[in-house]
Amino acid sequence: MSGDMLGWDESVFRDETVFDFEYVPETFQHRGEQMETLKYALRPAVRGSRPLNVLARGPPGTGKTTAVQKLFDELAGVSDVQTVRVNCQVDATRYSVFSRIFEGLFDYEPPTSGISFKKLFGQITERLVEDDEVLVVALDDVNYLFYENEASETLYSLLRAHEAQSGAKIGVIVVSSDLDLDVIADLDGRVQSVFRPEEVYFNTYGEREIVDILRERVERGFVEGAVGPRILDAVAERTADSGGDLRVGIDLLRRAGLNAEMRGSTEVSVEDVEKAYEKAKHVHLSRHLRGLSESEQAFLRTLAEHDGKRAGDVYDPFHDTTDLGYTRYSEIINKLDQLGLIDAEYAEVEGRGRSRELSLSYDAEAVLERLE
Ligand SMILES: Nc1ncnc2c1ncn2[C@@H]1O[C@H](COP(=O)(O)OP(=O)(O)OP(=O)(O)O)[C@@H](O)[C@H]1O
Repeated sequence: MSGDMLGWDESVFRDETVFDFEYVPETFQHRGEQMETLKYALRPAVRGSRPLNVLARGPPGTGKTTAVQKLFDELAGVSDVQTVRVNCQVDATRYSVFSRIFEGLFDYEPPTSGISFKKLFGQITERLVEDDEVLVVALDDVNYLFYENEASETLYSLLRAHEAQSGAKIGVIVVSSDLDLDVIADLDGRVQSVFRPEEVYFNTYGEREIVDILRERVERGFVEGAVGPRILDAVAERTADSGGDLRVGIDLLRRAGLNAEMRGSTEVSVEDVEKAYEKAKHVHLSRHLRGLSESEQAFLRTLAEHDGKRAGDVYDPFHDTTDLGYTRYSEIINKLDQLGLIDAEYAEVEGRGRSRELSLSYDAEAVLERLE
């Protein structure tokens, strides 16, 4: 076998798992300030008091979830502090958020049938008081609670827990990646009056920062010599150009590595990166689609065939496949518009007033391919 060709039992990867999005990186560069503020807010919990609430905002892939994960890992060693991270893309109602909290505290799921919210809530707060524990809840991707109109109720219950059950100490970290959403302004007045969070902003990483961060993945993930500095720069440049979501860079590295292997080469080339970019640039799309319900997916499939048409005209084929009514249809449009998956622009229609024109924000083929 020649020097730069891979043998059957060889790989460019040393450890491919470092390219999983769930992988928690060993070091967390360029987030010192954000971590300081978060620690400051949570410090009271370590002393047995109610922590300060936090609102963490920033575009996708800027380390918000990782920051929470790192903090919670540190708090795991502290007695009498419980932490629960809720992914609101998956648990988008008050009831399911509290089910997840219940599961975090008791290590088993609450009974699925017949238990009222009040009871669920009562069991959680009683447990905290009995064991004299402080609870920190992170509502990750809280924007999904807003899309489902569940944000105010959920936060209200969490923030007023100490009134319902004296001695219950709960702090909340609210994480949003939807920059168009004004989290505080969009809450009910009664929630606003009790929610005065510390604010932390996660700015987009610049190209040099991306290089620093990805260098560690390259060192851990690839065998020596497989990815040189020129390749790392090319990956960082594309990541920055596509908006700075670090997931694009991580996915790009993994796919470029697979492309090199496909060629049987021991070294990743710029062409491997370019080819990989066609797929990696769609990580947002894949991530959003994964969290959608059947009917939301059905809507996207319908729209892919009727791109650019008016809401009234897309409704009929949508109704034919799903049997859903216009109210639900409008809700779906609003949510997908907020998620940035579609554009719903109001336009004047002669003789019919204003109507919304619907179009996909991504290439229809890329959407359909990922919905399969
Ligand atoms: N400073 C960093 N050092 C190392 N890895 C990082 C850093 N920031 C982010 N990452 C990695 O980038 C990926 C995305 O980060 P993370 O999930 O924390 O972003 P996020 O801001 O929560 O995104 P979203 O808002 O879309 O949920 C993860 O795989 C994470 O490990």
